[in-house]
Amino acid sequence: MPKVLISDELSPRAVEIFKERGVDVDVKVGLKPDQLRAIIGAYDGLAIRSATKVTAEVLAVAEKLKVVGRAGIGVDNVDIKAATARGVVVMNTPFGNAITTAEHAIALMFAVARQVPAADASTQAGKWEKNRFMGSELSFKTLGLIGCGNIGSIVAERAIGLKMRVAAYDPFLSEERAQALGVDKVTLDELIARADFISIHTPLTEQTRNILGRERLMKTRKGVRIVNCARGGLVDELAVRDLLISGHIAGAAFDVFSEEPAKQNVLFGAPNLVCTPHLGASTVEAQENVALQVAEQMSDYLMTGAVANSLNMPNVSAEDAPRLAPYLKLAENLGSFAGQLTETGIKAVSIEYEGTVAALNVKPLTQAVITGLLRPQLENVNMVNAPILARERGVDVAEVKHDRDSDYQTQITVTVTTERRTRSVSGTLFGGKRPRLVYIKGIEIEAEFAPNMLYITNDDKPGFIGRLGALLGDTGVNIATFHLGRDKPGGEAIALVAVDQKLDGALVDRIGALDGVTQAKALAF
Ligand SMILES: NC(=O)C1=CN([C@@H]2O[C@H](COP(=O)(O)OP(=O)(O)OC[C@H]3O[C@@H](n4cnc5c(N)ncnc54)[C@H](O)[C@@H]3O)[C@@H](O)[C@H]2O)C=CC1
Ligand SMILES: O=C(O)C(=O)COP(=O)(O)O
Repeated sequence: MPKVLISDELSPRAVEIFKERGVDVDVKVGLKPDQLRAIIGAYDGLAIRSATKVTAEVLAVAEKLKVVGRAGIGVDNVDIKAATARGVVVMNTPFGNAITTAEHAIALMFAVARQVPAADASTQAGKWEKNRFMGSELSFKTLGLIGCGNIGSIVAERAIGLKMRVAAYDPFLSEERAQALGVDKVTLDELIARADFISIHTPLTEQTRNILGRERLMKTRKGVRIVNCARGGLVDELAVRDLLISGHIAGAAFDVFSEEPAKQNVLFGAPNLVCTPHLGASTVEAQENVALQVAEQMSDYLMTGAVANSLNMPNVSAEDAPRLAPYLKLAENLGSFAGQLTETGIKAVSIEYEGTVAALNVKPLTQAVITGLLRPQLENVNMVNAPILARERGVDVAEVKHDRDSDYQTQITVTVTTERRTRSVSGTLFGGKRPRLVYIKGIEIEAEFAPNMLYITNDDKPGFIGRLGALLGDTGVNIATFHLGRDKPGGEAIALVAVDQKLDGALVDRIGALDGVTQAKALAF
């Protein structure tokens, strides 16, 4: 039974779902990094929010880990590169807390516009400072949104409902989408020049880090109010403090900080500052949503191989997962066959899908082919990191779906181009389940993949089979199956021999030296 660790505060629904789906679960919240490292080796899955840091050091000792599930959106606390390198699928729940977070941004906007927290503290202290708290209306003010994805667009809709004008800077926002939302698509400079309120909703990336830096903040309109409900590090906290003190910025609200938990921060104590402790996603509704969703997604992956909302793997639906399983084996074996025969640098690989398989989601199959192809050359290749490794090595990967009948009801062909040659190999599934090789270099051959195989190309001349059989017999190698194919009588022939034991290099060399043999290679599957 797979076992999952929940290491951050999650709704108890998550535990129920894991158990209902047959996944064992431990809840250990508040672990220090070394405590997490000490126990992570026992788990197949790790369910987190933003507190647990899934670093390369944690992943390095996570021997069994297959999936990290983020009950929420931001995954900047997960080293996705390191997870990918280790074949760990990282998934999040991209929608479950979006409304809640957008509502928090709107709440913070009102809070800074009317200084609600300071007015509350003063009133409850018995001061009745009616003249001290002069606010600003939101109606007809311009809200500048930096980032207009899931949360940004919900903020936009709500703000338009409040009669605000909305200008959005988001390089990936299409003009059509902007129009549909009723927002002006603007440049960042335009936004800075126009906005009365700025709310930021981008992930923290190398491009967005410090996107509201001191220089830009100084170019904002005097009296601007700023809300950061996305990530610490997007806004220069020290500059905001200085500009709040100088009065250039009229108010700022921060839910997220450059260092969390933010027990101390340069912003604290600045005038007209409103802070919350990363509460954007903290509503009963959102926490139910994300806990339920992450537990379902992780259980599905661990129990069936279905992948949803992954940041480093193509999605595989629960319906597709069982249908893809035998094809994954076939795809990896075909890739492996080609990879084991390849002795020089791979320049390109083309993967063609024909018949029944062409109607499936073939992305994971392509990844399985590349995994098999690269494994003979690379130690740590897996379904998750294979495409990246191929790209890093300059291997051009083409995926082709043919809308035509093939010789077999379903067929995958892998064609590998190396510095020296182009070689193709095709396979099918017998009975919808059992992988079979059907063509090698266009030569028809029907063979199963066996743990130990001998691949031989030779001239099609009488006497060869006898010589090979005698040599194998003399050296005590038992033949399990023997398959032959040739392009034409007297032309190029192929023999694929399954044997009962691992073949040693010296014997393979002797086979290679037999009269008429052009290549002999031991293969393992
Ligand atoms: N305070 C909290 O508790 C919560 C915070 N968040 C944060 O909110 C962020 C936004 O979440 P979603 O809207 O769901 O993400 P999303 O991925 O749907 O939207 C992000 C948007 O930012 C845009 N973007 C990317 N690079 C940009 C750049 N250089 N300049 C301008 N725009 C850029 C993208 O095109 C995308 O439209 C998350 O990444 C997360 O960090 C999310 C949930 C809760
Ligand atoms: O979903 C997100 O990105 C959040 O920032 C929410 O964080 P949390 O789960 O409340 O620690």
